[in-house]
Amino acid sequence: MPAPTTLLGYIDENADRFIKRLADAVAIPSVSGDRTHREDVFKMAKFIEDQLQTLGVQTRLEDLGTETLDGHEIKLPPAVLGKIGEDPKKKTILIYGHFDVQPAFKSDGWSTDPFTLTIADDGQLIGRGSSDDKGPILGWLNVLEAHRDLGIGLPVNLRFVFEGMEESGSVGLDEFIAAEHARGKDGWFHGVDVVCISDNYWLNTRTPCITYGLRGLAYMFVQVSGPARDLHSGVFGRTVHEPMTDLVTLLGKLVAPDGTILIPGVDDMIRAADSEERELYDRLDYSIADIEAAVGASIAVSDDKTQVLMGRMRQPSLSIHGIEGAFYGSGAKTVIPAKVTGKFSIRLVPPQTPDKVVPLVIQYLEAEFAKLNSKNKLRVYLEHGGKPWVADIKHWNYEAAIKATQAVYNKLPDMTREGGSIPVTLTFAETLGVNVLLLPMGRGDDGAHSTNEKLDRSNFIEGTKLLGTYLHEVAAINA
Ligand SMILES: NCC(=O)N[C@@H](Cc1c[nH]cn1)C(=O)O
Ligand SMILES: [Zn+2]
Ligand SMILES: [Zn+2]
Repeated sequence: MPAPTTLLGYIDENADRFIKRLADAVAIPSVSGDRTHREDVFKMAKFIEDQLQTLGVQTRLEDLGTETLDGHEIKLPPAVLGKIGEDPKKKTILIYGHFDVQPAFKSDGWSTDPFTLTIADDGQLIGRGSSDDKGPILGWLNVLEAHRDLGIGLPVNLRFVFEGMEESGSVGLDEFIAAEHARGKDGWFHGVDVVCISDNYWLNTRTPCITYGLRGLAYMFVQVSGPARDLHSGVFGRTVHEPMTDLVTLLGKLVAPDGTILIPGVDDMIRAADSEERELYDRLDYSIADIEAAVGASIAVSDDKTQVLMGRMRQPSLSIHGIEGAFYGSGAKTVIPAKVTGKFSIRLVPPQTPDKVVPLVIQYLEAEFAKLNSKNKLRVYLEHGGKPWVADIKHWNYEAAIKATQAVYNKLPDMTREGGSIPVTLTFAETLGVNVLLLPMGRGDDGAHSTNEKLDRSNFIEGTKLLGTYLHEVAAINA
């Protein structure tokens, strides 16, 4: 049963207002990884809760406790829970999204203020969180509003979990889900049939996709410390072991320029793809030109599209993100930093888990450090992690999403595994024991986590139709 045409018409007619609401959301700099923005993450939680209440959703702000960030104990942002519909004859869908965002500064290279939604002539809605993940969350609000204003009953019962710590390891959420689940029929998740998450992107700029896998993550810190304080390099250069020298040597041993992970045992955990599996990646609507357009340069590690896709979807990757404590400003400071922390992460695929991979990394870095004969101190540890997830696509949840995509975009979706990580996905699948799918709104070139993040107007509006249509397709399936 396709969504009522009035619903789709309403979404078109109210597009400008929906975009205004997105602008209001983007204006709240809810950066979870920055202590100075913690109040903004709370403000964003309240923004979402207020909107849900206006739309007739019963809500609850769930206190998730505290965390220690930069040596300070601070409150975690609450999870925003929502509930609408209790009809036992209808299916119940749990919707997940996150309202925190990655950091963004104009000085990173943004063309516009990251927290002012800028509407470009070509329809791009530019601003931090537009695509990841405020646009999709607001898509759900748009769907609720359209049903309410048109007097169309929701075809399913809905439960919402919107969190404010996804970009910083989802601290506190797994424990909350487990505790709620343990409360049985009194718990928030009682009766949930399936989960739908809209927090990823199409592979390209043309073909919608449905995602059935995510990579896991081991986000690691490698810290080298020596002198009691920063030193003058003219006075102490070549007289002491320098932490930065040790650290860059170690970082240089993690990954080869072609992406091969140099830590023994990590790449080897993954069996090679057979021809049948390669075929899955071969079939996807993707080309090297898509990567080049998305990254803005011709730097793909291979000319073979299938190999590049497998590198993103079914192989682990190791990326070096930065060095805390290093001199990075303008000018030429002749300092020997006293303590430096290298930050890198490994994206994991089945059968890898942080528990299996982290000991290999620690053992390797300690052995490599020993070879340096340095008198500095080394500390290697996991900052946060999450397991990979792959779902069964032979489920009515996927059937509904495929039908909805065909109805809205008149195209069969690409079935993808995503290179990114949303650790709570596996928690939902394992703890609640239900099918989970990812139904993305944005395009592959949205620049999530990057400068000039955007969501195309058409993706916001057609994406809203897709979410609404999906609910009706779920309801129509006899399962
Ligand atoms: N849209 C999902 C996403 O961007 N997830 C993050 C999760 C994360 C984990 N640690 C820091 N961020 C990702 O990087 O994949
Ligand atoms: Zn996200
Ligand atoms: Zn993200």
